[in-house]
Amino acid sequence: MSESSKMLAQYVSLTDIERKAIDILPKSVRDYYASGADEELTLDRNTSAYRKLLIRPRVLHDVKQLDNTVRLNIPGNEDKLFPYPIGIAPTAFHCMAHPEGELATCRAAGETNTLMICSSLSTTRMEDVMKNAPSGTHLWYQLYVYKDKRITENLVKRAIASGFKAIVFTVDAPMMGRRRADERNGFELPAHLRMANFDVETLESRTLEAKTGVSGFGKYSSELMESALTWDMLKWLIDYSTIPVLVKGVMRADDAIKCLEAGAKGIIVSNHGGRQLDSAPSTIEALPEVVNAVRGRCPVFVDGGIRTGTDIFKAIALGADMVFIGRPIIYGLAVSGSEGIKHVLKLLRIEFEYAMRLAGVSTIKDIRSNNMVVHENFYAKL
Ligand SMILES: Cc1cc2nc3c(=O)[nH]c(=O)nc-3n(C[C@H](O)[C@H](O)[C@H](O)COP(=O)(O)O)c2cc1C
Ligand SMILES: CCCCCCC(=O)C(=O)O
Repeated sequence: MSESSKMLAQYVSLTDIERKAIDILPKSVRDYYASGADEELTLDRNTSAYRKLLIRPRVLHDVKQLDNTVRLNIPGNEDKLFPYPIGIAPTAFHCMAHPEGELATCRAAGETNTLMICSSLSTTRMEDVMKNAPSGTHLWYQLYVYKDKRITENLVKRAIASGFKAIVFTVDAPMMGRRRADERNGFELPAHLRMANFDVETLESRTLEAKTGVSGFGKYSSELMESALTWDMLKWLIDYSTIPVLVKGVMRADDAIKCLEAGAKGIIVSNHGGRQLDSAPSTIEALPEVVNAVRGRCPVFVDGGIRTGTDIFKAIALGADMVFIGRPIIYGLAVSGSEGIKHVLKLLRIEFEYAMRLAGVSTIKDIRSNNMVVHENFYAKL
């Protein structure tokens, strides 16, 4: 057993890893990663809503052999089989958590055959992420739209040329939500880091000047990023991109239908980890209405507040094709680079298998088709 495996073995849950990461990261960095918007009502709800859902176990089913695999069918891509319905959500600035940053994350993704979405705001150039990813790593590129259309077009062109398999258009951020800790801390990127998808000398490559009460990143987003995100823009992107476009940040049935009508090839139910509109519902509450509206016409994914294998089980039971994990990946990275992320994924996979066996299901299809998950009110007796 390597030293790093021995060290990681002491962390038996994602909470353990989070505690350790919070312990070792500088304050303004951990606050940036951990915060939600405003009063953090949605941030809290993303996790607390899972606690109100109960799994109804079945008995006397053979669960010796499990099939946790999921086959993603995104028109425009070849079908792709993943060993678990667990992917890595796009998050900014991985080099703040660990010197190897996104290179470590894509290595962990490739070595575990996990789908990874790379953020526009990565601290490693997208071409380098792609070049260094183990062969066969399945990567999607997350897009933020800039006021200067040439910048956006350039990002899309480079993502396609680099070999990303899809563009994920984030639509829940016409402006950055207010994260109070970032304002108090005057958050900005540490001096040695850059938003590496932009040339060093450009304004886009650095957060703007911060001070107590003003987040340099808040300033960056309001000055440089597009706030007029529209359905026409989605249609433009779908037309412009030669690879499939998915939409991230959908929380309502009517919006999901419009995404389909515009030609989106997948929908990610997300409230940005509670970092945008505070008082938005949790994503697991929003998931069923989106799934019902989509009716299997494209894959539906969900992220936000997923911290255990039973959370994953619940999301799958309520219709998600796959879940994405945000903060816990960054915490694994902070604790032990690529190995730390693999440990996070391993814990989730083990817990998911426990949930399946103990609930009496052996396939993903079984999770979906047996009324396995109910709200706790199901058991409320007057
Ligand atoms: C530190 C941090 C940075 C993020 N950066 C991005 C980003 O660059 N693009 C994006 O679409 N979403 C971003 N997100 C949102 C995540 O993709 C995802 O929706 C969210 O983290 C899921 O919630 P979870 O952290 O509870 O798993 C970010 C989230 C966090 C916590
Ligand atoms: C206009 C939105 C900017 C947010 C960028 C990074 C991010 O997604 C996050 O911090 O959350």
